[in-house]
Amino acid sequence: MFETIQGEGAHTGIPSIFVRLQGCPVGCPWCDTKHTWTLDDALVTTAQAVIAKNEESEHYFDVNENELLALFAAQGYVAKHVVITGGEPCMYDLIPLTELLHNRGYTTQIETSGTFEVRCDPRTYVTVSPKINMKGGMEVLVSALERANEIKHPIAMQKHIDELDILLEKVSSLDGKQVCLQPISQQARATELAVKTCISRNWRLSLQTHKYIGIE
Ligand SMILES: C[S@@+](CC[C@H](N)C(=O)[O-])C[C@H]1O[C@@H](n2cnc3c(N)ncnc32)[C@H](O)[C@@H]1O
Ligand SMILES: Nc1nc2[nH]cc(C(=O)O)c2c(=O)[nH]1
Ligand code: SF4
Ligand SMILES: [Mg+2]
Repeated sequence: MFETIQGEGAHTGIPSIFVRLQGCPVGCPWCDTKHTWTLDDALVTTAQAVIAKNEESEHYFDVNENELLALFAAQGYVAKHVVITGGEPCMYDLIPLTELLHNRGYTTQIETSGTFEVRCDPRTYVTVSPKINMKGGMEVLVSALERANEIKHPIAMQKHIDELDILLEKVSSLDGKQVCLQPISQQARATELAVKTCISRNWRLSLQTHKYIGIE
């Protein structure tokens, strides 16, 4: 849990509270949050211990939605946008948390791979970053793509764009959905390909802006 600026997608620039949920079975080889993959009771610690740490760690804490809101207040967070990410947040039923946050005046966003059913408040902005043919053998669900407000695809080569094209054919309509390409790991060739393709398709470029300026 931390407060920073949303660095990716159409909401780039918005001050946000990030909640990073533990556990992910998808297995992207280039994942920049591998410390969130393992769910193991032996890794559970206190919220205070996790918040006090500055470096990435596999340790995590277990709280309910009311306790999480109390932690936001205790930390003195002022952002009113909450990004729920992971790990794979849609392994969990996010309806109670997103409903509570909206009822308390926050806006919410979920960052998901689309491999689990998206269970959240209808007001939540859902970013699906499809993961195709990854090691964990998970499939992207059409229901997740249908729910998406934004489809933000990580790419490094033309093959990844071709795979996205096949996936987008399964979506009933792209009206009102933002399609973004996000270069994997700031690679120069990936960025060049993303720029070229975004211009030719009228899609959005999503850079991981937080990495360029060295913030969380
Ligand atoms: C770490 S994931 C967590 C949420 C969810 N599991 C997912 O994949 O959407 C958050 C975002 O970071 C992106 N991402 C992860 N590693 C990346 C990398 N090396 N380069 C670019 N984007 C990356 C994912 O595609 C996703 O959009
Ligand atoms: N600043 C910042 N913006 C982000 N947008 C999505 C992120 C994620 O890891 O889900 C992320 C992140 O880790 N940091
Ligand atoms: S789905 Fe998301 S958290 Fe899971 S391995 Fe891929 S990028 Fe990482
Ligand atoms: Mg990140």
